Amino acid sequence: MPSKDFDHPTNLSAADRPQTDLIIPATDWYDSLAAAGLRNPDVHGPARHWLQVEGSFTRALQSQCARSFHVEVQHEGFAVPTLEEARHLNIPSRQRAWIREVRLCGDGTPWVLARTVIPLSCLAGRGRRLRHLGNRPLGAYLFSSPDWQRGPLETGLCSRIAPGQPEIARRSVFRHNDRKLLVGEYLLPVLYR
Ligand SMILES: C=C(O[C@@H]1C=C(C(=O)O)C=C[C@H]1O)C(=O)O
Repeated sequence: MPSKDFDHPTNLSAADRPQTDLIIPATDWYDSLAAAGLRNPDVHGPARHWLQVEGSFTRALQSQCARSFHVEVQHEGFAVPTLEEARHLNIPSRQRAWIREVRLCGDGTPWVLARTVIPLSCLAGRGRRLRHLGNRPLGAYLFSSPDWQRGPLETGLCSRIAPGQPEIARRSVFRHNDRKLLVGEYLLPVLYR
């Protein structure tokens, strides 16, 4: 059974956003690409390469750019994660976390939306920097330190798909001792079609 995060997104309702905004959609998460592929064979198409990138996703996107790569923060601050996210991270269900939603843009075009849930336990000590990333990619922080290890990649199938909005996603937990944060990356069709 996939895990569903249907109460997602928690921070801004669709009505609060401009029509042209790119929205992180509710997503069903599968333990593997193969499991998601039984539901939607599109994951085995051109998106597959991106779903399987193992190292820094930022680096992989940068290598596809002809000119430039940049990160645009859409929303960042303390908020309550979805129930499904809280369970996934083993944190109390109403505990706020630092939630960062960004667009990863190649050559000026949004290619990927990302949502990162950073529990309070990650924000102490050197982790204070996680609240002040701004337009610097999170990947630069996570992959510059051998302390952070990525867990298995899950594959996500997004629901209520609209033209130009994400249909397929990936996510993983990064761990540093008992600290865990959750990074979801939602591929925009323009990246792989
Ligand atoms: C986790 C990574 O960081 C990337 C950058 C993000 C950000 O700046 O918020 C979010 C997700 C990413 O794909 C990565 O590069 O692999």
